Amino acid sequence: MSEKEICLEMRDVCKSYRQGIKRVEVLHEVSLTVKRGEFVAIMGPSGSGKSTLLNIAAGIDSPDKGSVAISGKNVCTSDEKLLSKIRQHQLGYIFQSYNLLPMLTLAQNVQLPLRLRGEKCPSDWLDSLLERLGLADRAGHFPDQLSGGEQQRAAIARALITEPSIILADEPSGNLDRAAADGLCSVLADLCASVECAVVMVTHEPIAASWCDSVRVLIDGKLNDNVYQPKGHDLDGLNDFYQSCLLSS
Ligand SMILES: Nc1ncnc2c1ncn2[C@@H]1O[C@H](COP(=O)(O)OP(=O)(O)OP(=O)(O)O)[C@@H](O)[C@H]1O
Repeated sequence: MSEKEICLEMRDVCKSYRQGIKRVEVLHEVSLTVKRGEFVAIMGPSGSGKSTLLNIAAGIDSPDKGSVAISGKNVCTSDEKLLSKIRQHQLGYIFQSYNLLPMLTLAQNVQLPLRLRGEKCPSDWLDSLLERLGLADRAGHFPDQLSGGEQQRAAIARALITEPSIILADEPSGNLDRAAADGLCSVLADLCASVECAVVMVTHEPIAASWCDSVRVLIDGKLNDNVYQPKGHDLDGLNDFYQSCLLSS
């Protein structure tokens, strides 16, 4: 079998922010490699740098040191034009707040990334995506007519419409109840397996992380070397792993 394509490669990424009179290091020599079709969870205490890691992976923020490549293209050294091409073609981003535009229908929101790059969305692709996400009968509804879970799945469809090689998701199940969070994670796991899209998901919730192929823990800006591979939503095993990472930091 051929070696899977590397979608995201972060090497020795450091990032600090000025906070008042001091500079605080938020990420310290973080290295992470994610291959096509992998579903990776990043857990960690509040303030440990998880969102910063995702923002740097997406090229929204830049590292002080180290490198970040999406599908082999270095996002740190790319000019704005290439960076926006990488974002539009290779990358999908799911925010905790769904960021759907209230004046557009679900279908119009989902198609927006293609429209913004001047392309029409093939209707069979839109239909199959909405069908796969259980949204086929909601296409003409506006965001305020949708449940939280439906809005979140619409945000996933919008991230997928461009067929990215990787999706970065920041606490995507944070506003959902247990059943909706399970539904969302099962959709992401299915996408990884069926279309070989990679997903990196930041989450506080063990139940969400238990859907992933592997779990990493970020503590005080350092990515723990240990990797946990959840089996059958074993929350006790996952909690033990998380606690042992905290203790060893
Ligand atoms: N633009 C910024 N300027 C200054 N400090 C920042 C900036 N962005 C993040 N920070 C600080 O960096 C640290 C890490 O923030 P980050 O949002 O990455 O953590 P997190 O692990 O995602 O937290 P949470 O789980 O609470 O969302 C925090 O102390 C935060 O205050």
